[in-house]
Amino acid sequence: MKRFFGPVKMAEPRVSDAEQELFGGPLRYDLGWSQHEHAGLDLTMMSALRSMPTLVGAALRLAWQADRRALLAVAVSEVGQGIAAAVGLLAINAVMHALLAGTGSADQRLHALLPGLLAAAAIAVVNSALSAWSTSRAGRLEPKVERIATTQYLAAAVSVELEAIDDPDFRRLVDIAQHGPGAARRMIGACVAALNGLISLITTAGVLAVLHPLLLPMLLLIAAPRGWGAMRVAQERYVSVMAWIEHVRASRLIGSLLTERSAAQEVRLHAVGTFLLSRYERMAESAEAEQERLASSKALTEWIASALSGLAMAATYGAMFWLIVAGHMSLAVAGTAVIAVRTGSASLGALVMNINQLHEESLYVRDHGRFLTQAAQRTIPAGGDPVPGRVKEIALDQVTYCYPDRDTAALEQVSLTLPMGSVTAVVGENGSGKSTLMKILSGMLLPQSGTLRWGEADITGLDRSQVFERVSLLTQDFQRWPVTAAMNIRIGRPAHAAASQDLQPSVDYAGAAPVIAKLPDGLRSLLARMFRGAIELSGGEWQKVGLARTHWRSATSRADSILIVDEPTSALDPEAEIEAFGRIRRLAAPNRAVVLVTHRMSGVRHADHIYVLNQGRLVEHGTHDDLIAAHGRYAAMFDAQAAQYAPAVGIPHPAAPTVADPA
Ligand SMILES: Nc1ncnc2c1ncn2[C@@H]1O[C@H](COP(=O)(O)OP(=O)(O)OP(=O)(O)O)[C@@H](O)[C@H]1O
Repeated sequence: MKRFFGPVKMAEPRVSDAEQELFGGPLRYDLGWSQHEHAGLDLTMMSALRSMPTLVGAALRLAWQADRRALLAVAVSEVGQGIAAAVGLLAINAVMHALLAGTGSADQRLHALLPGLLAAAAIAVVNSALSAWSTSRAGRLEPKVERIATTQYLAAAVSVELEAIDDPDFRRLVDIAQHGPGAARRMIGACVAALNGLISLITTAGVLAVLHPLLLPMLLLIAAPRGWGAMRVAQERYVSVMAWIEHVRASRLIGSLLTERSAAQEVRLHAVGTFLLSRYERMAESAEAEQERLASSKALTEWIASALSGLAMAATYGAMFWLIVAGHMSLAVAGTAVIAVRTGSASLGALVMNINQLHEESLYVRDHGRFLTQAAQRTIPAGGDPVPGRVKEIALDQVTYCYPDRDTAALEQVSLTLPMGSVTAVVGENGSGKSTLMKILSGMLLPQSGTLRWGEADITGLDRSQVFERVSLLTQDFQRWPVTAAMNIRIGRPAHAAASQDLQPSVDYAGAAPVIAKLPDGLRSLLARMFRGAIELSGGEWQKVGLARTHWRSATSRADSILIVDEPTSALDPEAEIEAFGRIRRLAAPNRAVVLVTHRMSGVRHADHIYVLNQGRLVEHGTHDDLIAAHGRYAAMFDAQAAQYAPAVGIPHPAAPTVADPA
């Protein structure tokens, strides 16, 4: 008994041996659904009812913003349907009276019930017209609500500081909130259905109370078990989804790895495919067993609910029988009451389910709202002082920066100066802070202490959108947009309209002309392998397109600016690399400071000034000759790379085999 009537418990599912083998235990995701664990377990009728006004209010505000006329139309038609249902019941009551309590011949009685029948038919027509009107207006409203919620979500996501995107807690919220717009859309449907259920319940209850006061509690008694059943099934499903989400995701992860392009070679060559497939099957089988358990439990719960409801129904009919026999109720009223009880119990059952669904969806809508609030607090501030058209230099003074989830600073007390017209190189080992320095220089991250100045102006007082206007960035993992080759270049400054011939100087500059010439439709070719007719470029070819994009961005601005290039040649062959470094150096102009980050020491030797980073601190700086003469870290790095090209003294012998020969 306790199994059915006690609280729904969350049972930790057994970890399959396949999960143990692959992931060392259950695969715990730090995202999404698990956030709702506690709210989900609090899915009781009372908590759902308590939170109802707030959550319905949020959904209605969105709907009001989306299309107030459609919203009003839905409300009017739903209220109209409720009134029509009540009037319909009264018409049926009149028919019953004429039939059962009327006097005269059968012919006369049939004539007497005609007006009631006609009225009931007319009301049914009005009711279905109102229902159709409501469906069409809700159909118009729902996509608009989803669009507005999606636009709010995307607009907030693109306008926050980069620091927020690097913050794991905020990233998690970004992931969770993406379910909000769909949930907001579904909430509108659930709201309409709940409103419909509520109005029809109120009107039916009103009619029943008029017919006989005892019928109202009877109606509640019939509907209560069904409401309990619906709530119980929903709770069990929710708790099961919570408990199993990690496992389902783990098997989905394996499924997607098996079909992903990036894994395709190892899947075949190392026979990873058959290995993972067998693990996938084992994990899927244990999830299927849970589905089966859930279905049996649902069937049993619903059966108990129907049985209890049936008992209540039998008690109601028994009471009505007694009322008729005792002369407290006429046969006609009893006939109407039977119909009203059936309609009312159906409405109440549906209402409980709709409230349940509203509650479930509202969890996601609430996350969406939480995301919008937090994003608003972390948005890049609009406005500020204009960036001076001419600045002699851009300078960092004692800048420190530490990532939100790190204990040690990625940059510490860094000071450097980038004069316009110069090429500055930054070198350092992996993790020394080069990319972080570039994010600070571009204005995407703000120094936590120290200053970044454009001429005399501190960046904190400047209009950030104007700062971004003045920065060109080319990184190793620059975005390969799934759009045409022309757009892939133009997107460097998308607001600037350009025809193909306008882009040609950028293509020529980057040495990308042979790449474009190979494309079936030249600059108009689509560069995205996943679409029909599209082309995939090699890593080196993409880097040339990236360089063309950077040139286009630089060429479309005359004000003083900074060009940041982070490992631009990693995928280029040696000849292309030498050419690319030459091109980057040529981009230094009187109105531009170029900053180059690379591990290729040959590329930095001609820079005007070189800075060496080590564990977030600047440890050396000077020209190539100065730094070689100093015999410090730079000289050691340079010598190590140069040694690779020195003639080989001898080829080392192969190491002893690590796996014993089974023979
Ligand atoms: N988004 C981030 N969140 C937290 N820590 C980060 C983040 N990005 C970098 N770090 C940490 O900051 C330090 C500096 O990283 P950074 O990427 O600036 O080094 P790098 O010199 O560019 O390295 P590489 O040469 O390997 O590209 C590293 O310890 C790194 O782990």
